[in-house]
Amino acid sequence: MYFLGAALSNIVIATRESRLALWQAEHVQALLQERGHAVSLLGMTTRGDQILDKSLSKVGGKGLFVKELELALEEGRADIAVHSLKDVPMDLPEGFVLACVLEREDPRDALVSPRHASLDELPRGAVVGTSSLRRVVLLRALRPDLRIEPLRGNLDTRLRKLDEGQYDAIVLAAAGLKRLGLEHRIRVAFDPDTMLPAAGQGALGIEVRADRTDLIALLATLSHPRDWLATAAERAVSRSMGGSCSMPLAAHARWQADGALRIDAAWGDPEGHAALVRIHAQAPAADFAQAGALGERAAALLRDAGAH
Ligand SMILES: NCc1[nH]cc(CCC(=O)O)c1CC(=O)O
Repeated sequence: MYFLGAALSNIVIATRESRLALWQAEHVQALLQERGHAVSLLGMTTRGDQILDKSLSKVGGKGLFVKELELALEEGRADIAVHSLKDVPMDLPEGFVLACVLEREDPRDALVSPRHASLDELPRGAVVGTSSLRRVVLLRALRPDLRIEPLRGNLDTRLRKLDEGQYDAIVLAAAGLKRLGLEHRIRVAFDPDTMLPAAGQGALGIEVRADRTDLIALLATLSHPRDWLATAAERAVSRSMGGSCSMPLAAHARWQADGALRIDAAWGDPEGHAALVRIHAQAPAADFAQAGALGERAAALLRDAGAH
């Protein structure tokens, strides 16, 4: 076996300790081990994991899941942090970079329900669990009669609350269920045109300190360029809209047969007064500049259509 360059002594991955976070960290560990590197995990609990009783949008949003991991990188206790890209703030703090985006898992939202096979089959007034404002506004547009109730906790907790009968159905990311071997719980994966996914959904991103050029070069070998460009366009929509957990925003980019990148985006009024705004745009996206410009164009179209 040949190794390009010297193998780094031991790469430490900082990770949250939920089953999904550990799966994701172990996935990256395995990819790096295949390339001849020694890799260990440093598990840690983040503020986002501790605050389980409130909606994330009320307590400070996406950054909550990544700050403690960044501190470990800052202090040299760990080398890399593996994140669900969806949870990574659009602009990382000074001194940190996204070193790569891996091949994306299923980006769709999924309906999970013990008794009902699809959204259409839910009875009038059925209770659906989700704490994502994006899912709330999209569900409300599809089925205004449903009672949408907050649902927090890691994947296992959410499924337990469903199985205990607190909800008739819940909506989760298909990617998390598939990674944990829970694909059989999915009743339907929503067509992205019906339930438009969040920017970055299903993708993993690896964060490092900007000065770790050794790691940046090594991690480039794990990246999936097409998924990275597509998610970069999606994240540019959020960045341009000033998106956070408190803004119901969806952005999903797909490569077209002609090689162009098509992006669909939706914005909902958090108060539920304005109608859902939905747009799409398409352009070549051969590099990050073009992908970013496409995302910004999509954001401008959203604003033109009434999003704010
Ligand atoms: N916000 C929590 C979160 N962050 C990433 C995933 C799932 C996996 C992914 O999208 O990569 C989930 C759970 C969910 O939305 O159901």
